[in-house]
Amino acid sequence: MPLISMREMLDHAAEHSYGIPAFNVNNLEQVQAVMSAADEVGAPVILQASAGARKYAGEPFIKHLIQAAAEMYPHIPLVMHQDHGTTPEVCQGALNLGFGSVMMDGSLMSDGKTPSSFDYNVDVTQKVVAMAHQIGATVEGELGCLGNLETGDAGEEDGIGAVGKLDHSQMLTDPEEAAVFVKATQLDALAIAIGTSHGAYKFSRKPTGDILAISRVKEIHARIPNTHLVMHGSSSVPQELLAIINQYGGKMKETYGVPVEEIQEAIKYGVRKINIDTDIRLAMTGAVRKFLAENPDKFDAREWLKPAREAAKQVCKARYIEFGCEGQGAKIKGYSLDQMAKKYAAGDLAQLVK
Ligand SMILES: O=C(CO)COP(=O)(O)O
Ligand SMILES: O=C[C@H](O)COP(=O)(O)O
Ligand SMILES: [Zn+2]
Ligand SMILES: [Zn+2]
Repeated sequence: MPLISMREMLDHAAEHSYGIPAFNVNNLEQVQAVMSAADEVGAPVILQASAGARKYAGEPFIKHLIQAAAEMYPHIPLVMHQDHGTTPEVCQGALNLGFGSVMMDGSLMSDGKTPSSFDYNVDVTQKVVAMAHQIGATVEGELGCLGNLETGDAGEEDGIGAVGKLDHSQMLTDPEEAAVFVKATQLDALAIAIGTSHGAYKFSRKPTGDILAISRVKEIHARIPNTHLVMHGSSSVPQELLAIINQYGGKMKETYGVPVEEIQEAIKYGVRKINIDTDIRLAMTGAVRKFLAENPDKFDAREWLKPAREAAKQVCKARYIEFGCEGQGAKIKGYSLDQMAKKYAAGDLAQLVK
């Protein structure tokens, strides 16, 4: 199957009440890990490339690694998504490269750091929707800034995110604003702020409703029932992965991620795309540390990349199963982007706002 539209994939997930993990990839081993996990459980796949990934690997490498995945696993529906585009120009560049889905992160200005106004966000998102839907590609937008509700710290890890302190109203997506935003932009998927943040240091304790507002998901979904909700910063930061890293010389501080059971709850209320990067980083780092500590004489990179790839695969497989993706891949038709463009033009994919 050629690369497909994310809208089609998320529509399928909504129809059958499951969620799809979107994994960030930067290199060959991460792409292989996600694909082999999906193959084992029959899951559909979203591979996403951040600005950092495109800088690290180079755009042609990212593009061809994902296209190679489609060639090697022709039976798996696969979406190539651009994560956190900072301007319409960046999104246009990704569409030109063949990405079937782009995120226009208009919750921040083009520096990727300064919180933007609502009107700015509507304007840039509308521009991207116009250019993407014309060619059948999907658009994810974002309303609200990711940040830590415990401290008010904006999420600045991983090179993208606001800097400094934010107030709670900036860090929690407002359901009324979400309705106005969706009506005005007609985007396909909306990333919401509910207390999650990028990276390993999300919460100082296992999160409860005051610092991880899953109840917001329900309120937002009630207003925009067919807009697919996206959770960023949704790594679970498993304690056992932190323990492996620290056992073999690492120095990770105490930290907690987004519990899988909270994500499962959110999936019941319209979350369809769950972004995961950090858990793969933790799994690979622990496996490499362990292998090299136990095999100090080894120097062939393939030997330590293999356990790293295997550890990443186990994380991906677990999330596919936990989010309900098992066996769903084969049921997705896989429309061409041209077919999707016709559906947008005919108004078949318009958003419902209550
Ligand atoms: O949201 C993400 C990428 O857009 C990744 O989140 P994590 O850092 O929690 O894995
Ligand atoms: O958007 C956040 C992802 O975790 C990507 O991070 P990155 O920019 O370091 O690749
Ligand atoms: Zn953002
Ligand atoms: Zn993100």
